[in-house]
Amino acid sequence: MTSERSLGGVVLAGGYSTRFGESDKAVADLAGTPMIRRVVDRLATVTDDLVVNCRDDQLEAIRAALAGSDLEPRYATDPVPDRGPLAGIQVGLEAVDREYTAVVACDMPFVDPALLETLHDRACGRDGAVVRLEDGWYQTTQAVYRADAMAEACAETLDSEDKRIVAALERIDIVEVGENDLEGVSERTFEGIDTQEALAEAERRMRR
Ligand SMILES: Nc1nc2c(ncn2[C@@H]2O[C@H](COP(=O)(O)OP(=O)(O)OP(=O)(O)O)[C@@H](O)[C@H]2O)c(=O)[nH]1
Repeated sequence: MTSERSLGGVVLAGGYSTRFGESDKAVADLAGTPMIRRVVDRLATVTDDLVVNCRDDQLEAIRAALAGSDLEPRYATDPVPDRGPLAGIQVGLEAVDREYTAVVACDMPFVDPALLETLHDRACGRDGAVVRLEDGWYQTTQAVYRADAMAEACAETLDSEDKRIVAALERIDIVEVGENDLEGVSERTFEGIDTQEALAEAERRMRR
C-alpha cells in the first residue's frame, strides 16, 4: 500500500545507551520482549514501510530481536557512528519510502500508535507535527515528519553550529501539538527507558 495516507516509520537505535550501562538498551528485555520489538510491533499497526536506524555493529543483535516481528523492517546504518540522534533521523528518513514518516526512539516501548495517527493527520500539508509539552520540551523522537524536508533540515543543521534537533525544526514548517490535543492518548507514550532503574520500574508496573 502506498496511498497518500500511507505512513512510514523510522526507529532510532544508533545511540550508545551510556546511561543504561554495558548493554544496548535497544535489545534489552522488557517483560519478555526486547524493547525495540515492542516499538516495531506498535509502529507496524500504523505504518507500512519501516526502517531501523542503527550502527553496523548492532545489526546482528537487532535482527535477532526482531525476527518474525509483525512488519519486517529494512535497515539503514550510520555511515559515521556517534553523530547523535539528528544524524540518525537523517539516515532513517533518507531510507524510508513514504512522504510522511513517524520517527520513534527505540527506548520508548509504550509509544501509542493513536498518537502517531493523530500527528500524521496534523502534519498533512506541512513538514511535520511535533508534540510540545507544557514544560516547552519538544517530543522530537516521537513525531511525524515530511521525510524529505526533515532529512534536508537535519543535513543543514549538522553542518551548522547548533546541532540540536530543535534547530532542525526551526528550518521546517511544523505544526506544534499541545498536551491538550492529546485526549485519548496513553499518558505513558513518551516514557523513555534509558536506565536500568527505569527498566526495572516499568517491569514492576507491567507485572502488577
Ligand atoms: N544513529 C544515531 N542514533 C542515536 C545517536 N545517539 C542517540 N541516538 C538515538 O536517539 C535516541 C535518543 O537518544 P538517547 O536516549 O540519548 O540514547 P543514547 O544516546 O543511546 O543514550 P545515552 O548514551 O544514555 O544518552 C535513541 O533512540 C538513540 O538510539 C547517534 O549517535 N547516532
